[in-house]
Amino acid sequence: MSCCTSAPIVTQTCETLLSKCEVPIIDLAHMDVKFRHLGQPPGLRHPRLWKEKASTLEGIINLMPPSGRCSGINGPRRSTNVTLDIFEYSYNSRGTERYPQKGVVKQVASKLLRALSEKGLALLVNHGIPECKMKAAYRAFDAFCELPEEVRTKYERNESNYGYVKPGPSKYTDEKEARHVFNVTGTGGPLPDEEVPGFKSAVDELARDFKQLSAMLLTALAVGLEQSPDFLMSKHSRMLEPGNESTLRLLYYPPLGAPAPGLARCSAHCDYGTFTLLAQDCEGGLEIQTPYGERWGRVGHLPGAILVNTGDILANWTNNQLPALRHRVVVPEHCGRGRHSIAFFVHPDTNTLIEPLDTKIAQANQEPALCRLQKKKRGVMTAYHHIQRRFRETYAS
Ligand SMILES: O=C(O)CCC(=O)C(=O)O
Ligand SMILES: [Fe+2]
Repeated sequence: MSCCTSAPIVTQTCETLLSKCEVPIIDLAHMDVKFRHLGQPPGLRHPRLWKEKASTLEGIINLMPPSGRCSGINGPRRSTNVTLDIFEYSYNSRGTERYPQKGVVKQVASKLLRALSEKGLALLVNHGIPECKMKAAYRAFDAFCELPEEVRTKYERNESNYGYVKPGPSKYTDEKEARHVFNVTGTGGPLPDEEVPGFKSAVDELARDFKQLSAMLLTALAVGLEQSPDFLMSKHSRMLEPGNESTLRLLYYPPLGAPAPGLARCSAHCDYGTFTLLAQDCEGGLEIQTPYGERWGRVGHLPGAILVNTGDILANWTNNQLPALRHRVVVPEHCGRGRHSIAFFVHPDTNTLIEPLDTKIAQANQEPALCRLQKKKRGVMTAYHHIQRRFRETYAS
């Protein structure tokens, strides 16, 4: 039984999307009934009603920073014009189909491809993972971070990338990164369930849900890339099992006060895998560099939404037509609160060959350009070689 509603609230009163990056919003409501049965906000349960509500959000709308608990974090009150990209779905009158209709998958696929090729990211709503599961994991990790250092050290990150990393020097730059990290990988390892009761169940629940959501997105991506629907899933068959580097990461950034030189929350980088799913609380600070752009833009917080962003491997597969998204987390100017986030890094099985696909991806306002890629047999890497190279670059001291 679910402990709270699964769906994020996307209504006219949802005033917390503060994005200068114009992040596309992708609605997954019709993708999987297993998620939908967990419930949606009243009034959005019926697709026709949802469609009406959605239409009120289409086009340019005014978004105001929230006036409540998070207003101090998100800066002074001002309005921002943001173009929202809202999906429309064919209405299934019986509402009984167990699996999404082909047309729905195709629509999600094309929106996802467009979002990832143009922006490198999208916000997913109605994805089916209840917000209370995120909050349970945030609370469990808070409790872990409050344990004495000698206890936390017992769970330190091992050579398989599993475990706890305390705040310290950045892996990417000369900065000091003020964040606690707990990586859960397929090799398995200890979880602090004795010291923090409920830690394991919070992690297990999220691991299962993130895997399920990833499977749905991999199917949509494969369809968008004009491959068979199971093309990518067959290459990600062992997520969070041995033989696959996918990782569930809990993150806590303690309060810091004002920004200081040489101090970062998370330095600029691209993720290594296929894509990353990211849940975040309302503290803010996440910034992205739009593909081919120099400027850093702030990604706002849409309650309950999960962000998806491209990683290195998807960029390789698509010959950079879906470029890896550079991102960072900065210390917010106006707030000294802590930030919580949860990342699910989706990686292919380690024996997967990473070579460019023959694929065509439609760019905005352009006819789809056929991109026939030369497959270079020499120099083709497996996912295992790719991740090992990236770990060497990142952790070499
Ligand atoms: O905490 C965040 O929001 C981002 C974390 C991140 O980008 C990472 O760990 O790779
Ligand atoms: Fe990242």
